[in-house]
Formats: sequence, structure tokens, C-alpha cells
Amino acid sequence: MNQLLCGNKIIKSFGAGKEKRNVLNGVSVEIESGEFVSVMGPSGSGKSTLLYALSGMDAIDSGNVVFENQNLSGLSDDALSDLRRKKMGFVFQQPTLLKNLNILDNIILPLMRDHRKNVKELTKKARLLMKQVGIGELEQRDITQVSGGQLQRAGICRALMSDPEIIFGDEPTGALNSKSAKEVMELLSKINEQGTAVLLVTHDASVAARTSRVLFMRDGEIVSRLDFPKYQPKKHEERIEKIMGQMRAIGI
Ligand SMILES: Nc1ncnc2c1ncn2[C@@H]1O[C@H](COP(=O)(O)OP(=O)(O)OP(=O)(O)O)[C@@H](O)[C@H]1O
Repeated sequence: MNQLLCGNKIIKSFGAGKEKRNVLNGVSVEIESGEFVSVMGPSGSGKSTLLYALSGMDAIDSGNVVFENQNLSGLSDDALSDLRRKKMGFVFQQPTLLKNLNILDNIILPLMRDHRKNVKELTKKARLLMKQVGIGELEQRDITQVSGGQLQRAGICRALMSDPEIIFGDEPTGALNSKSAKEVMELLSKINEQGTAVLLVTHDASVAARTSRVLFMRDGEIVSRLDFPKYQPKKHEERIEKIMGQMRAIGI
């Protein structure tokens, strides 16, 4: 596999003067093309901050982030947002969809800037994705007229519109009931099997158990990791046990 994303000795602080505090303390992480990786750790350990640093959403104090051999800090703001729009997809705990647009328009909106003349093509693609994730009937619905799980699936369709190399998920199942969470994880697994790398932050060992590598964070550092073989449903509980055991062992 090829290296897709690499963070080297990332330091990120918040605040200034006496209030300044390092939230990432020299974290290094490598993600290969097509990998499925999760990040776990206590609240405040820096998981989301790491995700935002690796995706170029937040600037870092020192170290570097390299995506497909490009150092993100060497890119102009325009080039960086272009790269993010074309190569990265984002799925958040609460999908940031617009209330005055229906589901379909929300899904195609981010790419309208690149494809002004291709609304028809974008619509076709969005419809295909919606069908694949099981929300094909909902395109005209307002975002207030669907369930949390359906909304998250719409968020995933939006993230997939540009055929990204990687999807970043910040607690993508955090606001869902366990059934919807399981469905969303099945969907992310399917997307990963089709070749898209997925990096997600989660508090849920059952979510992390679907991934093939779990990174454990504490105080702004990756303190441990677990690598798993190809996912097998019958080994799910065993994987959860391993993850919980590792967390106990390192005291998080
Ligand atoms: N914009 C910000 N300004 C100041 N402090 C921040 C900012 N963003 C995050 N922090 C602080 O950085 C630390 C790490 O936050 P982060 O959100 O990365 O943690 P986390 O591990 O994802 O936590 P959680 O599991 O609760 O979401 C926290 O102490 C948080 O308060």
C-alpha cells in the first residue's frame, strides 16, 4: 500500500501567553491508501484536534502534515481548500446540512463550485449514492423531516460526491441510536472496502472494532495502537474485548 497521509511530530497549542497549552504534543501518524483507522482516548486528549490538523482544517504550530506527497503548510489557502474539497470527505457527529435546502441539494451543493455546468451530472451521481446508502426516496425531504441515521447517511453521500481518497469522521455515530450507528458503520466499512481510506474518532469500542487499526491517545500523544486482521463479524465481541483491555492496560 502507498502512504496517503502522514503527520510528523505535530505540535498544536491553543491560547496565548500564560494560557497557552499544547493539545498535540509531537504526534506522528501514518495512514496508507485504503486504510481504516480509528482514534480513541479520553475526552480532551486531542482526538478531534488531531483529525483537524491531519485534514488541514486547522493550522499547526510545528511539525508537518503531508498528503499525497504535498506538505499542507506549503499550500495557499485556495490550494488547500481545493485539495480538501477534491480529495477529502468529512463526516461529523451532527451533519452540517442547510435547513432551507432539501437532502438532494444539500448533497450536491459543495461541488457546485467546481461543476457549475454539470448540475445534471452531479444530480445523477447524488441519486446513485443516495440509492446505495438507502435514502433514495428522501431526496426532496427537508433535513428536518428525516431521522438522525438518514441525515448521517446524507452527510456520507455528500462526503462521497468527490470520490475522496479519505473520509475523516469526527464521532460519526455519536448522535445515533445503536441500530443506526451499526448501519452507518456498515456503510463506512463498505466504502472502505471499495478503496477509500477512513480515519475516525470515536468513544465507542464497538465502532473502533470495525476498523483495522486503533490508535489510543492520551494528553496529546498516541500512546498505543492495536492492529487487527480483516474484519469478521463473528470476531466483533472479541475485538471489543481487546480494545477495552488495551484501554485498561494503558489507563485510559
Ligand atoms: N478552539 C479551541 N480553543 C481552545 N481550546 C481548544 C479548542 N479546541 C479544542 N480545545 C481544547 O483542546 C483539548 C483537546 O480537545 P479535542 O476536542 O481535540 O479533544 P477530544 O479528545 O476530541 O475530546 P472529546 O472526546 O471530548 O471530543 C481540550 O482541552 C479542548 O478544550
